[in-house]
Formats: sequence, structure tokens, C-alpha cells
Amino acid sequence: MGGVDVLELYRTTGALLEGHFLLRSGRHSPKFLQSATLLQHPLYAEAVGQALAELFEEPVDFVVGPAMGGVVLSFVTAKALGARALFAEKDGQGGMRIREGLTVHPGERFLAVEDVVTTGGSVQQAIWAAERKGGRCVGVGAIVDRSAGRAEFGAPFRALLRLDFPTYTPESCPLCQRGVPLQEV
Ligand SMILES: O=P(O)(O)OC[C@H]1O[C@H](OP(=O)(O)OP(=O)(O)O)[C@H](O)[C@@H]1O
Ligand SMILES: O=C(O)c1cc(=O)[nH]c(=O)[nH]1
Ligand SMILES: [Mg+2]
Repeated sequence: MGGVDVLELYRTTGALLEGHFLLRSGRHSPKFLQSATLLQHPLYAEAVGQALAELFEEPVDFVVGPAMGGVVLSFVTAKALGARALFAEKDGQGGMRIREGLTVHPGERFLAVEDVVTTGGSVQQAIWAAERKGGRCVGVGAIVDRSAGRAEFGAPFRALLRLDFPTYTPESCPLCQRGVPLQEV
């Protein structure tokens, strides 16, 4: 990424947490990337958006990301691409919908962006939300892919950094077995 070390950015901003965390998917992990802590710095956010934009060559009409993490990221990536910045929000029923007032024109091409992909479930929901409005996904970009190669979206998936952080089901979590308190972040 243009001379910028993403892992170093997470580290120096205090966004790389160690402990025992409950993930969106319900899995547990000793590591957590708190992207809001990194993205609160506009210059770092812009650098990340520029780097994500550079991973893709296909022209796009808009970028979409799942709230909350995907909102700032959609904005900075869209700015770098000269595209519109949309976002999807949780619909309260386990899915996502495109934010009211944001229009997708039938056939528009979009890039989906995500801060951290663990299972890929969240960004997949945002992709489906944009597709239901008539958009066509041409790529998926993430700051960090911690899916261990398991995330697939039917469009090219590229990340600035791949990390091999373990995750566990609650039943098989060694941190639970040691009685380490679980943090919901
Ligand atoms: O790949 P997955 O298994 O879906 O997990 C990763 C998702 O979890 C986090 O979002 P979360 O909804 O926890 O919080 P946010 O509202 O801060 O984005 C992160 O921002 C990703 O969207
Ligand atoms: O899987 C998650 O929910 C998750 C992992 C991570 O490292 N960071 C984050 O914001 N969410
Ligand atoms: Mg998120």
C-alpha cells in the first residue's frame, strides 16, 4: 500500500487489541482490530482509501460498505475513485439495507468495501442489499482479510493485509476454558 504499513497503522493508533473478544459472527478471538480507532485519523483514512482504490482497475459508479465500519471506508475509497459513496445499515433482522435516500440505478457497477473480513457475512449482506437495488458488484476490497482464505463473494476479493488470527467457536475457545473474561467491543 503506497509505502504505508497497515499493520503498523493499527498498532500505532492503538487499534490492535489483545484479550478475549466476541466477534460479529459469534466466534471468539484473542485479537481484535478496532478499525474506528485507526479511521478516526482523516489522513490515515484517506491513505487507506487511496490504497484500496488502487487494488481495482475496473471503473465503478459507487462504493458501498456495511455500517458502521464501512461508512468512512466507503467515503474515502469513493473519493479516491471519483465515485459515489453509499452504505448499508443493519435492518434489525440480521440483514442489511441500503440507507434510505441513497439511490442505486439499475446496472450500476459497484465496489464493496469492508474494514475487517472475518467470515465475510457483513460485507456479503451489503453486497446483496446493493444488488437488490439493481447494482452489479465488480469487486470486494478490505483493509484486513482475517478469513484464512475462506471468504468468497463471486467477485474479485482483495485486501491490503491478510492476517492469520485464530477464531474459535464458544464451545472450543481456550480463553473461555481458562476463564478469561469475554469482551464485547
Ligand atoms: O466478516 P464478519 O464475520 O461479518 O465480521 C466482520 C465485521 O464485524 C465488524 O462489524 P460490526 O458489525 O461488528 O461492527 P461495526 O458496526 O463497527 O462495523 C467489522 O466491521 C466487519 O463489518
Ligand atoms: O469478526 C469481527 O467481528 C471483527 C474482527 C476484528 O478483528 N475487528 C472487527 O471490527 N470485527
Ligand atoms: Mg462492520
